[in-house]
Amino acid sequence: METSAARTAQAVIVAIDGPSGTGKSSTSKAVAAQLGLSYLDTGAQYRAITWWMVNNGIDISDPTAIAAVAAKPEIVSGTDPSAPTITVDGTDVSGPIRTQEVTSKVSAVSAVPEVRARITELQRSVAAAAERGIVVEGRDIGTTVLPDADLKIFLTASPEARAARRSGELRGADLHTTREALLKRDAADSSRKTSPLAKADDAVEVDTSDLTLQQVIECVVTLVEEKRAAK
Ligand SMILES: Nc1ncnc2c1ncn2[C@@H]1O[C@H](COP(=O)(O)OP(=O)(O)O)[C@@H](O)[C@H]1O
Ligand SMILES: Nc1ccn([C@@H]2O[C@H](COP(=O)(O)OP(=O)(O)O)[C@@H](O)[C@H]2O)c(=O)n1
Repeated sequence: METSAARTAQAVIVAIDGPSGTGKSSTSKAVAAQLGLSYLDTGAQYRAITWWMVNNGIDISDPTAIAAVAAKPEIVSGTDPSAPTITVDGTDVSGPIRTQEVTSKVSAVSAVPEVRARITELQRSVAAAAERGIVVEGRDIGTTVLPDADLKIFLTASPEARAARRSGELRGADLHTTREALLKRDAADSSRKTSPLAKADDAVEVDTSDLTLQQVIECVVTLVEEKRAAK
């Protein structure tokens, strides 16, 4: 991928992928803040386009209908790790994109190739504009969006650990139901034809099941610093 002329020599591109609840967002934000990098939550972008589809009455079960309007919403992500933002056509959607309805529909929308092409282009332009470098988190960053990233991390954790973390966030939502919903979304995201959730061959895999968030952050910060030093 081309490097932006605006980027400094020390700029570093970090791709963090993995399934839901492995700690991608918390880790990426903290690492970016600690190292003075930008931050991009690509899941929020897929959630935002899904929110727009739902809001505009698009039939989510019809990939052709989704593809036909995929270019319509204007999605803008703010990349400050201490205050990330996301808007659709100028409206702040950071709250509405986290509803159960959006969560249950996002895998169907994100599987449509026209949606992925559009959002991938957006992600690459955000990464290219990040002068000091960026931490980009998602499902296909290391494999498809930024295959030349300086560092690729693939976070994993047991379904039990992930469900416990998520149900904690949802104020004690039933553990079994949360676990089943997580596994269903993982299966959909991993089995789609276009850029499925997958570990890049050159990604470092970190199992976070028995690590604290602080330990995961320290591990990734060390790996980024090693890459920077070797540049
Ligand atoms: N290593 C960890 N140990 C315990 N809780 C964690 C850990 N990593 C993340 N969490 C918590 O789990 C929840 C999901 O983390 P998040 O970063 O949103 O995961 P993801 O972005 O992969 O879905 C958050 O409440 C977060 O604070
Ligand atoms: N790079 C990405 C990021 C997310 N997604 C899709 O967006 C959904 C929501 O991602 P997310 O990161 O917000 O999900 P959580 O792990 O935070 O629950 C995923 O389940 C995928 O369907 C994707 O297809 N590709």
